[in-house]
Amino acid sequence: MPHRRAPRRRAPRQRVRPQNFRRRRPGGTKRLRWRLLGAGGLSAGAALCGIGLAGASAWLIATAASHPPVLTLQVGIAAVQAFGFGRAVLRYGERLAGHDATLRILTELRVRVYRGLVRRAPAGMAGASGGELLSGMTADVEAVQDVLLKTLLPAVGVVAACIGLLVAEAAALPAAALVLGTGIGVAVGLAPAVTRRLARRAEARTAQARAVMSANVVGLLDTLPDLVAFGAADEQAGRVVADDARLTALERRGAFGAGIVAGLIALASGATCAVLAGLCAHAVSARQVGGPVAAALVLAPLALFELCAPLPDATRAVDRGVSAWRRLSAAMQAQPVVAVPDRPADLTWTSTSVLEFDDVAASWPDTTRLAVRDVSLRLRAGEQAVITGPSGSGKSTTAALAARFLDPVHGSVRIDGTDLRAADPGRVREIVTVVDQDAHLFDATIRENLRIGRPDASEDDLWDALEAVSLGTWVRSLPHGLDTPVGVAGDAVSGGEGQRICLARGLLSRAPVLVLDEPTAHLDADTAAAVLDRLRARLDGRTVLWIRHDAGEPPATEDQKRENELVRIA
Ligand SMILES: Nc1ncnc2c1ncn2[C@@H]1O[C@H](COP(=O)(O)OP(=O)(O)OP(=O)(O)O)[C@@H](O)[C@H]1O
Repeated sequence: MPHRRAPRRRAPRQRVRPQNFRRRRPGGTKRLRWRLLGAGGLSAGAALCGIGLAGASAWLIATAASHPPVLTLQVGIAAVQAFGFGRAVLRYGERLAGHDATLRILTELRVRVYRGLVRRAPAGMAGASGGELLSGMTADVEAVQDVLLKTLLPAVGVVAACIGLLVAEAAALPAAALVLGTGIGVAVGLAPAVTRRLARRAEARTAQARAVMSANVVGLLDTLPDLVAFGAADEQAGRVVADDARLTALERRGAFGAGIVAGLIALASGATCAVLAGLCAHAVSARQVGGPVAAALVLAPLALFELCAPLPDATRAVDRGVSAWRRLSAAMQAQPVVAVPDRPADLTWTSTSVLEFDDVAASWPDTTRLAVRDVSLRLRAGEQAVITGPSGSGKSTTAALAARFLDPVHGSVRIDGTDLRAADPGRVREIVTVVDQDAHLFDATIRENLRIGRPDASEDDLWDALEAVSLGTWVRSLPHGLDTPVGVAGDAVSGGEGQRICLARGLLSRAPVLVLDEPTAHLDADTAAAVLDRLRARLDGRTVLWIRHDAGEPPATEDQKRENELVRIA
């Protein structure tokens, strides 16, 4: 039925902030920084104790060889005990504080990435499947965790140990500090640089191969029943085996490089200690240092080189972490599909309210093609209307516009004259609820799935909604009734049952405007007719936008019925 269009109003210009943005408490970041600094301090303390332990032990053994009075040895024994005990306690503290800080950081990171993804809903991340997103995100967060736990904190310890030992050696014998400095240069500077050079390209290719394999494994598991049905499972499994072989070859190449570098560090360690031994022997004979001190100067560096052993792996972890961080940042900074105005307009729905589409055209993010255009309709409170059109003409897009999952590129969607772009999307969705034709069932019970629509729904409310979609008898016949699990994505119920559970969930919602997108798409003709009959009775007097392929059957009582035929997209 034609209607007069209201004059188009421009949406007020406002500063916008991304959807779901919450200002973070400034204290949170500060506290995390202190926790991380504390863990770094403990790591440095533990490393210094390790060096002290090696030096004190060498001094003690060398001193004991000359059979001095026991009291002389007591100093060394006390030092060994103190360093040994200190290293154990500080290392434990570092693990505790480091994991605590890292896990808190990762929690924050996951929440931010999740918020970034939510901002894209329902358009999703361009081109990425759920499997790719899941495996990519999990691996990327783990890579960032490795940088913090396996690289940053141990690196702080290595730096502290290097400085501490260099100062001690310089104080006892400056030439020894020079030799040690050269050894450290090779182990801490050269070896990681060589690792990076050898592994950088391989690392990027390995990360890509790992992501492809994870996505293919998730895809294989997701689609296994279909693949088995079409006899294509072996071919797809063969693809995963090929991915695995490629990944193994790349990993082996990376491990080969890491092995060479580990050998380089062992060489630097041995050579440094050998040169130090010669230098110290000469210094002892020249009476520049005593024998026990010389022993400590030669043996303490061994503890330092031991700390350097994981450096090549740490360097690779940094490269992995940097590229993972770039991907996570892209997800966190994902542009919102719709923006929240800084001062959202006050939106209410009353018994005289009107939802209007005024010459609306819209396209989905990352596409230029108009998904829908020339849509105009008026839906008054208590009225019902039907939107019809062929597949792909933009019916579901129109539903997304009504709930502000998407904003128009032309025209406007308004409630009582207020452009929805000026309103908070969350508030719009409190007024307009969309029951999608392929709505998601969570891996939970029927009761839990229904209560998503109304968390405080009573037992009677749940049965009432189930009766309205002709599911009451079926649920009562189940051994566990409302507590029956529906399986992952509704695997344990039929498509039609799943769709009706989602429909019942929509009926439970307190939103005054209901958009029902193909509510009987998965039902046979008889069941569809029965469900529509009950729905019509149940929704009499409510504001409903019906979306149907065909406009054949009236959605409600005749006096409420109006039809808005969608213009076909060229
Ligand atoms: N999330 C999305 N991202 C990009 N394009 C989309 C998205 N959803 C829909 N489209 C595109 O928008 C156009 C309209 O799709 P829409 O789902 O609104 O049509 P429809 O009339 O509901 O179709 P059907 O009756 O088959 O459900 C189609 O060309 C579709 O490919």
